[in-house]
Amino acid sequence: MFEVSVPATTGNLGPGFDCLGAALSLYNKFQFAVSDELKITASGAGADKVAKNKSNLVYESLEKFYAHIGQPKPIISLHIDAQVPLARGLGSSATAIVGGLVGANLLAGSPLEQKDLLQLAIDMEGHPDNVVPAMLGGCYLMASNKSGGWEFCPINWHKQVAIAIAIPNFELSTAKARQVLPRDVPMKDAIFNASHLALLTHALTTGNQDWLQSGLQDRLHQPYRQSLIPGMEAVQKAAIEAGAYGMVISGAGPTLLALGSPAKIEAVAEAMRAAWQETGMISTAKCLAIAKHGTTFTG
Ligand SMILES: Nc1ncnc2c1ncn2[C@@H]1O[C@H](COP(=O)(O)OP(=O)(O)O)[C@@H](O)[C@H]1O
Ligand SMILES: N[C@@H](CCOP(=O)(O)O)C(=O)O
Repeated sequence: MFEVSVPATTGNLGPGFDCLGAALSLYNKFQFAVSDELKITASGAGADKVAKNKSNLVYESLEKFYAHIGQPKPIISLHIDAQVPLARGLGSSATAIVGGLVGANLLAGSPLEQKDLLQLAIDMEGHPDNVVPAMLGGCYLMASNKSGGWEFCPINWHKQVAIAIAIPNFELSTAKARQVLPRDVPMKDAIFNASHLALLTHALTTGNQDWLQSGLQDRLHQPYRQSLIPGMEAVQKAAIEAGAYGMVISGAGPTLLALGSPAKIEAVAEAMRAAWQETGMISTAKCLAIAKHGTTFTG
């Protein structure tokens, strides 16, 4: 039996649409064993939402892995402890893809290296900003290289940059939140994001507050997604008033994520929850740390 633990992730962090993401201290666990019949069970907060048949994304990832190595797939029993809420912008699908690929590799005797698993995971998810930090831990900037692969650039997250999230009680699938995005953007918005993403990477590593305040701004995806997240403006205002450097949509939403000093971050989280409640939306607020270790396994 193998148990694979995969952290939640936050993609984009504002201007880093589809290329910047960080692993968070909230984990899904996947237990794999060879079995006489396919059995998928689940526990945890997301248990009811997880598919218990072959359409389960963890199982689909295992199938993808065995097709890739050209071997017949084993019959398995899979138990999922689903602590990362589904379809909230916290990378639950990335945990399923990474968990499925890493579990399949262990069952097969580890024929693939981590870089091959990363490439398979990126191909399945379609963008690297969740699956890469989910696998490696920490914060990463990804850029395609000249050989059709990827550069994985670690961003050394400064200890004075703390994280608050507010998870509302409604789901928003990433697919739906990508449908509202335009196919083309104005050149001035592309320049805006290029400059702010570069600034943000330096802000995150230095903890420079002015750079964090400016660098968290985005014009490529959040303006188009805001209408899918009722109350976002009020939550953002409350987070800033409570001392946050800035607030962004976590991944494709609807979770909202603020960065602030460790001294103020609990007040920021509570202000976000209260502001949403004033608009009639129930949410759960948490302060999370960066998950340094990414995917781990035992067995
Ligand atoms: N723990 C899990 N086990 C199996 N499948 C999962 C799990 N978590 C998420 N998924 C799959 O991923 C989908 C959600 O993906 P997505 O819309 O990208 O949301 P998120 O922002 O949470 O990644 C779910 O509908 C489900 O198909
Ligand atoms: N870059 C993606 C990130 C999606 O993250 P998720 O946690 O919502 O799956 C996007 O913004 O679409």
